[in-house]
Amino acid sequence: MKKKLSLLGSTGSIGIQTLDVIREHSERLQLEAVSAGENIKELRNVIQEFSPKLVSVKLEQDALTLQREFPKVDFSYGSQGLIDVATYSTTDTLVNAVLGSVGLPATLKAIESGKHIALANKETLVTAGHLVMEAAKKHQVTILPVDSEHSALFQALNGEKLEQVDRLILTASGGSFRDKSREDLSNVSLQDALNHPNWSMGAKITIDSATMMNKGLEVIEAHVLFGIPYDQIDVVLHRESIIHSLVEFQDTSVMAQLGTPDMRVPIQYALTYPDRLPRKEAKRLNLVEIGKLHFEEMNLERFKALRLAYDAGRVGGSMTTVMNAANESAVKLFLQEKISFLEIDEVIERAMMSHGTIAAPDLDTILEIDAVTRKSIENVIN
Ligand SMILES: NC(=O)C1=CN([C@@H]2O[C@H](COP(=O)(O)OP(=O)(O)OC[C@H]3O[C@@H](n4cnc5c(N)ncnc54)[C@H](OP(=O)(O)O)[C@@H]3O)[C@@H](O)[C@H]2O)C=CC1
Ligand SMILES: CC(=O)[C@@H](O)[C@H](O)COP(=O)(O)O
Ligand SMILES: [Mn+2]
Repeated sequence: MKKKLSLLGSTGSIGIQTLDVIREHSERLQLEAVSAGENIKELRNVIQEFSPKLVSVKLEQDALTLQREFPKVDFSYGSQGLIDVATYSTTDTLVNAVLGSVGLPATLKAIESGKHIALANKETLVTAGHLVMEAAKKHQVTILPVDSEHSALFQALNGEKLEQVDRLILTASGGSFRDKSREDLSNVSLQDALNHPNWSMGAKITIDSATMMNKGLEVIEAHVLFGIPYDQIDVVLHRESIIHSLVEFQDTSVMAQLGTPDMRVPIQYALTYPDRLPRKEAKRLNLVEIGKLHFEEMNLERFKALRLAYDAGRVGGSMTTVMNAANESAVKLFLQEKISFLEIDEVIERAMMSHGTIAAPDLDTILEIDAVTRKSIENVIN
């Protein structure tokens, strides 16, 4: 029987690669419901090729326009639209590839309606990891990581006992500015920041990678998913992005997952787990061709955003909500060329310093803190 899927963020980098996987394994996977933001041109192609029964967009006007073009499809919009897609009655799994904490309510509703989750949307786990994991436990659904490092950790932990883990080691490419000193960063351009050395990704995560906040989000994501304390989660700079992450056990054995940098591998694994299906035309890893792999210690003064994320994770509660919201706002302002690259860290640090942490915030509190944090940053800058 085919696995029936909902997909949030079908027009983005992960969304498009998820559609590649569905296309390649259409004997196993079927798309039932999809969402997009504002890229209606790309969405039209998705509707024509995959014939989803329900489609959601960000704006009501776009839903009305598309409804006229596709009268047999149901349309929805806005935040309720994301929930409608995530909880669509005939699906068993939600692929969450939307960008940012806007994906949180839909993830929680999907879990409450018994959907398994293939999760790329790491901001959801950073902003409210405790709510997502508690709900998943209560409703007995699995959260399968799509993020390449967490897919690697999940595979390295397969069949192992978590209490016998000594360390999780996340690898970081170093991003667009890995060979620059902090002083060199004062005048870098948006265009240079968007030039990732190894991965082709959406704009926001590419900037996160350059600031190293992406790895900070991933440290918190790893803590939430696997329950390993922050003192046992390390990051190592690995410029080739061939080793996607590693687990060191108490007997000193280290398990790693390797592969060419191609997100369709972890996406497919999350959608067909525990099977490993063949992939047509995929580039295989050739270690002889690569020759050497490099590893460097991570400098938390140079990559300040990573230190801020460890700080936020250790404080816990609503502090990670604030850090995530401040980062989303700061990156948005940098993408609009309203602040400089180094101001991204400053904005996040200021937001964290002025926040009084709430230990175990509920959903309404998280949504309010997220909104207030964004508003206070965007009001000051705009
Ligand atoms: N790209 C990658 O390789 C990786 C990404 N991730 C994570 O996956 C997630 C998606 O990243 P990526 O694919 O790069 O991002 P993109 O920016 O490429 O895509 C984001 C998607 O979300 C949609 N979207 C954005 N805002 C809204 C909104 N307010 N309402 C509804 N839809 C919205 C966009 O719609 P539209 O374009 O139509 O406006 C688009 O479909 C992020 O959490 C990222 O950290 C994790 C690992 C790797
Ligand atoms: C592909 C993926 O999972 C990204 O999150 C990737 O990790 C970004 O690369 P770096 O953050 O290591 O630069
Ligand atoms: Mn990653």
